[in-house]
Amino acid sequence: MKGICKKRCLVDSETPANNRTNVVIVGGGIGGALLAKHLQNHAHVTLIDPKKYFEIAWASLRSMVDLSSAERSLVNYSEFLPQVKLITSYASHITETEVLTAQGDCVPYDYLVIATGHVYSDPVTRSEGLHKYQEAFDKIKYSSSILIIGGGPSGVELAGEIVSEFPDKKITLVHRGPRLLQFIGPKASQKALEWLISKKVEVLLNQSVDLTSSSEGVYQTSGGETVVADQYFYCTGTPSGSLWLKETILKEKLDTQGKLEVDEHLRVKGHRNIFAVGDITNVPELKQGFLAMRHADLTAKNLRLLLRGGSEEKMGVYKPGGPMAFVSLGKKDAVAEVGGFTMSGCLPGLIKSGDLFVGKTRKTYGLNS
Ligand SMILES: Cc1cc2nc3c(=O)[nH]c(=O)nc-3n(C[C@H](O)[C@H](O)[C@H](O)COP(=O)(O)OP(=O)(O)OC[C@H]3O[C@@H](n4cnc5c(N)ncnc54)[C@H](O)[C@@H]3O)c2cc1C
Repeated sequence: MKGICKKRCLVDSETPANNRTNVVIVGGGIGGALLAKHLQNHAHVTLIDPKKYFEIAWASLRSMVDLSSAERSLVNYSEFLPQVKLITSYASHITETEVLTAQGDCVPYDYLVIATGHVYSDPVTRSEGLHKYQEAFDKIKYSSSILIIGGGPSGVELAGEIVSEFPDKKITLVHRGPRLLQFIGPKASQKALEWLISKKVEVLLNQSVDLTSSSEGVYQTSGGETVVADQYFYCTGTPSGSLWLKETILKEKLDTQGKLEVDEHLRVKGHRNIFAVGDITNVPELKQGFLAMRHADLTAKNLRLLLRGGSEEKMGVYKPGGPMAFVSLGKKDAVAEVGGFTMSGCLPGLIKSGDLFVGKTRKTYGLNS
């Protein structure tokens, strides 16, 4: 397998702590970046990600209408991971001993953690990331009508952010499915729909938009409706970060949904030194960032045990999280489903929508809130 490496292998003399065990984390999102923080003083940690910065994913829609949110939710890795070796590239291959990157590095590991929940088409640097939000902000500010395609959490939250910040815009939300927010129950969908309608958002269900047959701000839906909009936003979900694993030794461990099969310790089944955290795992629970953080906490504890030479039998066990989801509706309201109960309005809004947990999340990553 070493023959695959076109560029160079990183050798011990290039690493700052060559007397320590190599832990390689692939993916610096919610789970991977927190794990790197927890482990940076316990092993020689390498983090591989195509971006040079961490982003609090659930603040991204707020960042499109409020640039101060982008300033707080995009953070250079170097700010909170000073001991971590950062490699800015996609990982492309895994052997029994190394990770290979798209730019040609091969990075040896003793322990490997896969945390590639999703692939973002984000820019590489933080300043490019901020520029992307400035562009989205301008697009919204200087248009009078906006089409949002997709009625999952991203589409609904974006509609909520825009009507709250720019109540004069005409917004149309087109969703392919029979109800909004299909990842949670029908009551929550209905509450979100009622809230959007109360803010004069036009919601078209059971329809899709074919962008190729649309022109000059006139869009045809599959239901035969015509939507006129100055701008559109495509909110149909972020691609899964599992595609690259199909070319690796882990390909047999991907289930039909493209999730990695893990055991109760979040170890990839059949591999004693490969773990997985976050949305990439097949843990039976909603795919949520706060759960990816719990995965990172447990994996850090287990890896610290193994790094100290502790027994595998003493590793902690992960218990899947119960159903809990909050979808913000602007800065004051939200709809939430907790343990089968649905709440909507300003009470769940008080919990999530004001700050979107950004201050709390920053603290968790060792940043001032
Ligand atoms: C609109 C919206 C609102 C949300 N609200 C909430 C909320 O209120 N609360 C909550 O808990 N969760 C929320 N979530 C869900 C949450 O964002 C995800 O569950 C969380 O980001 C998953 O974390 P992760 O670490 O598994 O993956 P991600 O955060 O997706 O990170 C994956 C990382 O892997 C990198 N990567 C991908 N492929 C490769 C590769 N081949 N090589 C190297 N790196 C790679 C990516 O660049 C990225 O940095 C929300 C999501 C959305 C879209």
